[in-house]
Amino acid sequence: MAGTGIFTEILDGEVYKFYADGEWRTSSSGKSVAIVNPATRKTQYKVQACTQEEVNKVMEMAKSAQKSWAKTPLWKRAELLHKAAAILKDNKAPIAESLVKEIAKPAKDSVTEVVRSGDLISYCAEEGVRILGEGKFLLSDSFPGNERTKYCLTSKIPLGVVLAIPPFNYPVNLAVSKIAPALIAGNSLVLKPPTQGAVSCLHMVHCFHLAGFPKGLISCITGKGSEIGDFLTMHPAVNCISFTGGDTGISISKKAGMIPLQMELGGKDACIVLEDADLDLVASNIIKGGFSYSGQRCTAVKVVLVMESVADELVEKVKAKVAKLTVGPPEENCDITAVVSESSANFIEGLVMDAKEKGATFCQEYKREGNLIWPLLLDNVRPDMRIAWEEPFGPVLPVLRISSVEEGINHCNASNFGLQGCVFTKDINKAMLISDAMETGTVQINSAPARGPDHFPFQGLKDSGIGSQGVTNSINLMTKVKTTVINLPTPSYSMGDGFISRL
Ligand SMILES: NC(=O)C1=CN([C@@H]2O[C@H](COP(=O)(O)OP(=O)(O)OC[C@H]3O[C@@H](n4cnc5c(N)ncnc54)[C@H](OP(=O)(O)O)[C@@H]3O)[C@@H](O)[C@H]2O)C=CC1
Ligand SMILES: O=C(O)[C@H](O)COP(=O)(O)O
Repeated sequence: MAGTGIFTEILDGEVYKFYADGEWRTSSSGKSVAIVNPATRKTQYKVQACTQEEVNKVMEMAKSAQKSWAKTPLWKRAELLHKAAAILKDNKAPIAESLVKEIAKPAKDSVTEVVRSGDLISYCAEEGVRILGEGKFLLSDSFPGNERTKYCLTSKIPLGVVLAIPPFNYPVNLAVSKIAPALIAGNSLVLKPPTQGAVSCLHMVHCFHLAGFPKGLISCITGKGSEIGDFLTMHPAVNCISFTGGDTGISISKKAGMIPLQMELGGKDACIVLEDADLDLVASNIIKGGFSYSGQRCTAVKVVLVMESVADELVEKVKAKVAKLTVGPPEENCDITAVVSESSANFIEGLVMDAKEKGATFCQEYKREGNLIWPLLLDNVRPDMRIAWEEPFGPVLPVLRISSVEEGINHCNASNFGLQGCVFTKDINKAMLISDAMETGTVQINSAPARGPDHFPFQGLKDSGIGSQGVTNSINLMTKVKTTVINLPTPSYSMGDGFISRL
């Protein structure tokens, strides 16, 4: 159970502690932040509301711990990460339980998130050992006008303190996707977990604590992003911000100083369906892509752009599958569970009502109880409806009928987002041309968008983000290049003659 067994020390009465200097602590603010269970709408957990002074102390410790961590052998950093991964996987049950309670993720998917996170940490340790153990050696005479008198040695060095801010929908996985690359690359790490998802993150951080990482290297500051977010992101000690979330990321990028930023923001992933597509395959992918975790994935299919000639048949197939989705508590592994908050449910409802007023076809009756919204397919959506452009982050999927592939590509490219997209066709040549034409970070051919597997590059264009994720890209982003140039008095050629005469 969450907060028991090896996790007892992270709890102080009914409030979870924050993590600083290798210890679990109670904030001097004396205040806590409530985490509301999305399904019951009752307070499930409480976390510390950390103060600015506590942030300052954590940053100081992070700066100093990083200096010795950078000198810790790479293999040893990897060994500790493997240990943390094993502890995390051994303790998947209580962590998954808190995911179920604070973000209403179905129980089975919650376990999958924890296991996937352990695998990500281990992969990152292995990849780090490989890519950080290598540097480059350049010779000057490859550039015009130079003789071979300069030997250039490059290696990747840490940035310093990395600030990690994940979102509610994958609090554990999107936290470790920032923590593991930062640590293997020799950085220290300050985590600000999402409020919904903070308790799962605190359990995950305890696994790193138990693995034996040095004091101060990892910290976890809890509190509302709206209250301590700016103080954290504009803190002078921060050398890199890795953020996943919504529009907040755009304002952070405007306020942050001259430091590397990794921003993974929203998306409006389009699914373009051509006339020759396998419609059964498309229908299953629309269900998986549009409705898993109730559509609360940045990579969810958020708009279907289908050729008019196959639209009726596709809509019927998707409708039949929507009817089979189960709706209810996450504990019972229902396909559709409560969305994360009342404000999110209200926002989704606003998009649905706008579509209703403007004449969209409702394939199911709109139904909502509290934060639980029944899956809804909206057909005959037109570009003047908000749902054609905005991301509901909920179980509501619009279908726009198109009369040409160009119309589909134009709709996709007119979006301010550019995360992923997908195209269904049996013609690989056409698929490649469409992929090239779509202004998104990734295009999936004949499958729904997805971030995983976690070592694949993952990036958004336009308002969907900057920088690229995925294990290798994250490690690279969290390092900088250091160069040392050896200058020789005379040109030197290996195996060349004339050495003795030049001495
Ligand atoms: N591209 C991607 O990989 C992903 C994108 N998303 C996008 O994220 C959104 C939903 O996630 P959600 O968690 O609600 O996103 P938010 O942007 O609301 O929150 C993300 C994180 O930022 C924190 N935060 C809030 N305000 C500030 C601030 N001023 N400064 C610093 N941090 C702050 C939040 O903390 P707190 O919870 O305390 O407010 C949370 O930890 C959707 O738009 C979705 O598309 C989601 C997942 C993945
Ligand atoms: O936050 C998200 O929505 C994730 O990055 C999506 O991950 P997934 O495509 O692997 O579910």
